[in-house]
Amino acid sequence: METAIKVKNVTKKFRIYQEKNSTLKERLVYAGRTKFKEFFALDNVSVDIPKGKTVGLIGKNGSGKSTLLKLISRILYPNSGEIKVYGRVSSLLELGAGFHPDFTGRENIYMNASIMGLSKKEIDKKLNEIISFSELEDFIDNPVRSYSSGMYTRLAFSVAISVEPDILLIDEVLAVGDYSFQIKCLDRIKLLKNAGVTIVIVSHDHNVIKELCDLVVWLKHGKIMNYGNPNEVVEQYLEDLCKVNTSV
Ligand SMILES: Nc1ncnc2c1ncn2[C@@H]1O[C@H](COP(=O)(O)OP(=O)(O)OP(=O)(O)O)[C@@H](O)[C@H]1O
Repeated sequence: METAIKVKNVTKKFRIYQEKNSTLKERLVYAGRTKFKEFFALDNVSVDIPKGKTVGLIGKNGSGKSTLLKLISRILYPNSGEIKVYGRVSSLLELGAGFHPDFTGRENIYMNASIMGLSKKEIDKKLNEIISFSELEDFIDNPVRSYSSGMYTRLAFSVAISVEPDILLIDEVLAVGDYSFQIKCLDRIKLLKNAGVTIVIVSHDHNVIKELCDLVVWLKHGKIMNYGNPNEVVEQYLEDLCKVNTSV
């Protein structure tokens, strides 16, 4: 099977800064330097995402799901390891990332879609469709800083799907929109899936994961615990959660 995304032995560390040096000795030893600890958000992770499949990422808060998506979309770079991506990527990651707050919705559509590789002409052609999907006709010429989080998401989702990506990365954004928009987004995601787009989605909604995904990756403390059949992997993850909760 053809691969859309290949993640090989990827490690991502962050620094956790600790209290300022307080004693005289510490101040002399660490003169001018702040103490920090290194923390593994992803620890030697390898995973192949097959072309045309929808893959869910599950795991507790802080397990490394968003970090993995950010590495795939090259917002972050790994400390070691390698990530290969085959095709045009469109990502819906942090809410409103890529939007400029002082620009209007319309201006942000142009800015965002051109960053994702569309020409001005292509965006002109798609503009009405993008605005209409977002249902923000009445607000499209207002600066996006006046938008609610749901309105941000609507616009971001509409732009992300309009660029006809080969690969779509979605991080938990569905939870932000209202119910009717969530359904509309899910329907659109299913259409893209059926059209052969490779999708990687982070969600804490296991019903969405089971309904949508062909495969699921379970991350725990930055390591892959399992990767495979959605029902099995979700069950295993839930069992592990129960074990941890009852042992406390
Ligand atoms: N820029 C950063 N600087 C320092 N630590 C970070 C940074 N980004 C993420 N982390 C840490 O890395 C770990 C993994 O974070 P990540 O956002 O990938 O988790 P997640 O599984 O997506 O969690 P959630 O379900 O809460 O969204 C967390 O402990 C987080 O605090």
